[in-house]
Amino acid sequence: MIYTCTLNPSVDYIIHVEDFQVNGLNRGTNTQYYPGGKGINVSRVLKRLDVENTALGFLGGFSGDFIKDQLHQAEIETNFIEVSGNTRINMKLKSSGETEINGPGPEITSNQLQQLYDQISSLKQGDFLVAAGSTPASVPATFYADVAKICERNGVKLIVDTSSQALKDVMNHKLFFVKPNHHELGELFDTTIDSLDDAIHYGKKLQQQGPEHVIVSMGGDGAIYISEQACYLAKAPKGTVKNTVGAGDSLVSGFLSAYVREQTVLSAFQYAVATGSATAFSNDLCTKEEVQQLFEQVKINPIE
Ligand SMILES: Nc1ncnc2c1ncn2[C@@H]1O[C@H](COP(=O)(O)OP(=O)(O)OP(=O)(O)O)[C@@H](O)[C@H]1O
Ligand SMILES: O=P(O)(O)OC[C@@]1(O)O[C@H](CO)[C@@H](O)[C@@H]1O
Repeated sequence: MIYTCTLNPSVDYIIHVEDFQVNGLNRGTNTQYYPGGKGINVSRVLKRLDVENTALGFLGGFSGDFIKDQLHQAEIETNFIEVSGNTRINMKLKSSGETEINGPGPEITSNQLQQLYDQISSLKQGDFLVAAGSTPASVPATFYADVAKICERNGVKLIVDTSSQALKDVMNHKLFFVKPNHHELGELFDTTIDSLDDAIHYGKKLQQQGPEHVIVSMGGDGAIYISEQACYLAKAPKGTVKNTVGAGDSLVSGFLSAYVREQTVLSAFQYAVATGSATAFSNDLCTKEEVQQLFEQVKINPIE
């Protein structure tokens, strides 16, 4: 079974504003609301790719109810722990560029956190857990590293998509798959990634720390795949970018869905990049048909 875990889900409120002015009154032309948070996005895309999964994490208040309803309408299994505050609303402002304002999220008590650890401890050998997103202030920064210890003990394959110190701390543990974007990769090594060569160099260094599969995503420039055996570069297909929010989560879902189906890394990587780009080219997260239309356009080349 595949599980996703989102500590700090969000309602993603997308608002389109022509010619946005700071310090002025701006009027939106259209708006959308989506259930969000990185693990929840992974759950939604996996389901659209016909992969059953269960979404875990914390939800609360009217915004939490919205997310639960939306996931149930999409027939995604959930087992969220209820918290007393409102799940955050993250604003994604689309004007000439994309500006994001992510809220802090509600407080998680130590009791609620323990319930989540108990759920994760009940996962079994062969299960996959995708733990993704930022850790709210009330959750210890060691959360991902603690989860990694539990997963290692129980034979659960762990995928982590987070950033900053939480990503640094988890890298000392056994991971099945990790997907930093090039900024997050730079942060890990206290540097900036300014070229493809930098991304390959530091991506390889990251893989040597132990994760079985590493994908460094680079937005419109595609992605690099690195394992002990192989290193590949995928160019992203060309298209009209509508929304890059969730493109990285979609890449994770695409890789995992193809990997559990076929267990071949090359086509899983190709499918991953097609899934990320399919989301970048659509308003919401991508559909399976959109991924299939792009799949053949993703060209993969080995890297020495
Ligand atoms: N402008 C783009 N054109 C084509 N494909 C894109 C574009 N932006 C993103 N993608 C696709 O999505 C994948 C992931 O994108 P990116 O590196 O931006 O992830 P991310 O920073 O983790 O995103 P997020 O945190 O918003 O989910 C890329 O590898 C690529 O396949
Ligand atoms: O604040 P975090 O947890 O780092 O990121 C949250 C978020 O920006 O990530 C998703 C896209 O990847 C969005 O659905 C959501 O709003």
